Amino acid sequence: MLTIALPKGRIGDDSLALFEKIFAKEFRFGERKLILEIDDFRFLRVRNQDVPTYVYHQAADLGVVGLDVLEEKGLDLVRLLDLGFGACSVSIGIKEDEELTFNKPSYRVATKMENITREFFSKKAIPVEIIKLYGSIELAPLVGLADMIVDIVETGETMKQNGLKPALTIMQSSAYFIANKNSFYDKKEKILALRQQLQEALGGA
Ligand SMILES: Nc1ncnc2c1ncn2[C@@H]1O[C@H](COP(=O)(O)OP(=O)(O)OP(=O)(O)O)[C@@H](O)[C@H]1O
Ligand SMILES: O=P(O)(O)OC[C@H]1O[C@H](OP(=O)(O)OP(=O)(O)O)[C@H](O)[C@@H]1O
Repeated sequence: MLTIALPKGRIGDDSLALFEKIFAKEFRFGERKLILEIDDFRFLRVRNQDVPTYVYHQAADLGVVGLDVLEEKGLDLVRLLDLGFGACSVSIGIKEDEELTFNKPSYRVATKMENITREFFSKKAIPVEIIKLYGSIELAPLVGLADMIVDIVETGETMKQNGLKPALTIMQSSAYFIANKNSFYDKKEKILALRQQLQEALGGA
C-alpha cells in the first residue's frame, strides 16, 4: 500500500487530473471525505501547506506540493519529479515608482514566506526586519507596513492592480512529486514505477 497526499486548492485539480490519467479512473473524494482508496493506493486530501508535514512524518509515503512550500518548510524530503503545473515565482515586490536599492540600515519586508525571505537576505548580508503576514501581502507597502514584500507572482496582476512591480525573482516554483526518505528506500521499486508513469502522463520520456 502506498499513501499519497494530494493538495486541495490551486494545484488540486491538476494533481487529481494527473492521477486520474494514470489510474484511468475518476477520483471522487466525495463532499467532505478526506481519504480515497484505489487499488492498493490510498489518497489523502490535505492543504498544500500541510503536504510536506504528512510526508515528512510518513503519514503519507508520497505527496504533491508547490516547490515554494517545500523550500519554506525546509524538511528533508526526496524530490522525485517536477510536475510542471502550478508555475509561479517567489519575488520581491516594490512600489511601481521605486527602485530596488539596499542603502538604508535596514528594510522591512512583509511576507508569508519567512524562511525563504530570511535566507535570501542573510545570504546577501542585507539587514531586514521580517513582518509575517498571512494574506493580502501586497497591501503592506501601500500603508507603510513594509518597504517591500516577498510573495508569489503568477500573472503579476495582483501587484499591478496595487501599484507594485516585481523587482527581483528569488526562485521559480512549480508542483513537485515528493517522497518520504524511508518510504523511498523501503518501496523504491513501486515509487519509481509510479514516477515513471507520472513522467509519461506528463508527456516526458
Ligand atoms: N497565484 C498564486 N498564488 C499562490 N500560489 C500559487 C499561485 N500560482 C501558483 N501557485 C502555486 O500553487 C501552490 C498552491 O497554492 P494554494 O494557494 O492552493 O495553497 P497555499 O496557500 O500554499 O496553502 P494552503 O492550501 O494550505 O492554503 C503554491 O504552493 C504555489 O506553488
Ligand atoms: O500574480 P498573480 O496572478 O496576481 O497571483 C499572485 C497572488 O496570488 C496569491 O494570493 P492569494 O490569492 O492566495 O491571496 P492571499 O495571499 O491574500 O491569501 C499571492 O499571494 C499573490 O497575492
